[in-house]
Amino acid sequence: MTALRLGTRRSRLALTQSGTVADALRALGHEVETVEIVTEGDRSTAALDQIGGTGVFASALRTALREKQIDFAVHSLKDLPTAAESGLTIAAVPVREDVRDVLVARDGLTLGELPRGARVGTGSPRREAQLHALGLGLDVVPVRGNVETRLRLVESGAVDAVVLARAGLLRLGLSDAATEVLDPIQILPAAGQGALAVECRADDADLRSLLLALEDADTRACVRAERAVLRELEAGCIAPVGVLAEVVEGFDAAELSIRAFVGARDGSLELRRSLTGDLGDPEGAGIRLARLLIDDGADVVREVRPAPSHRPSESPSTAQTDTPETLQ
Ligand SMILES: NCc1[nH]cc(CCC(=O)O)c1CC(=O)O
Repeated sequence: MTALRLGTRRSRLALTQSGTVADALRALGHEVETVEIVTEGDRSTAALDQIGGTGVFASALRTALREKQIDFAVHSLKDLPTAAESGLTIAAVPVREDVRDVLVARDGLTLGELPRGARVGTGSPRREAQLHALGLGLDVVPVRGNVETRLRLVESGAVDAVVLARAGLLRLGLSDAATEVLDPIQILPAAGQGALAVECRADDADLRSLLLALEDADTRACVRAERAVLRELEAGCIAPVGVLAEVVEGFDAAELSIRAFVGARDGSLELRRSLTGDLGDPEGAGIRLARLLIDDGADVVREVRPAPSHRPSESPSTAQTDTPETLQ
């Protein structure tokens, strides 16, 4: 049997994540070979919104998939755009790692202990908006680079703190660097945070059924709901939107509980909504939540440029941005 070729970005986080997936497949008796692919998101130090925003990390892997240089790819789900990729499919969503953000601050400080005016580094509009919304008088400064680079900014004193995904730190064995785990009530994570997407060509039926062994149904339902919120808001994965879906026990069946935040980067807008929905219809629950937020004024986060003031479902001119999701 020829080895399955697994495409991965070459950052230490990406290599660790794809290594975990490769090991799980090997444990099932499959032969896996990893192929490193350089993406523009790795090459460039420009702010994410200047190098094409959504999807910069995924596009080189997807090209390699289409050109059959690799058989499947592992992505951080939160870095994947919500639009479907024709010819490709998310064959598996493995069980999710911790969804929360953490603070890594100098001198072991927590958010509440940082003085007003403390410099908190993040390149994420979602984190920036929610940090400002906390009303602690923090000075949010833009930073970029991989997890290790951002940790060094705290060590060197360039910033007082950074906010990172706990999942990334855990996967790198660096979770001790965190000085506080941020409760979702303070900072809601990005859609898909902590989850991986295992993607392959849609017509590769044998590989698809093999990869299904990695699937976690609850994680899939949660990320489907979270991404439906983003898609209905037309927000893109770098918008100031936090959203978290969780499977909870309802009266007679498990349900989806979803909470979302939509804000402005400077903290001048802060919208929050939550609801519970049917676990069997994650998109429906996500869309309902997004519509509540839109009624509250969340259309300010729309990514589409010629923005009419009504909803996409009523606007044929934006219909092409509404390609349905591959995550079903
Ligand atoms: N945006 C970059 C990115 N993509 C995935 C992770 C961490 C792992 C995850 O959230 O799944 C990170 C780093 C971070 O946000 O701190």
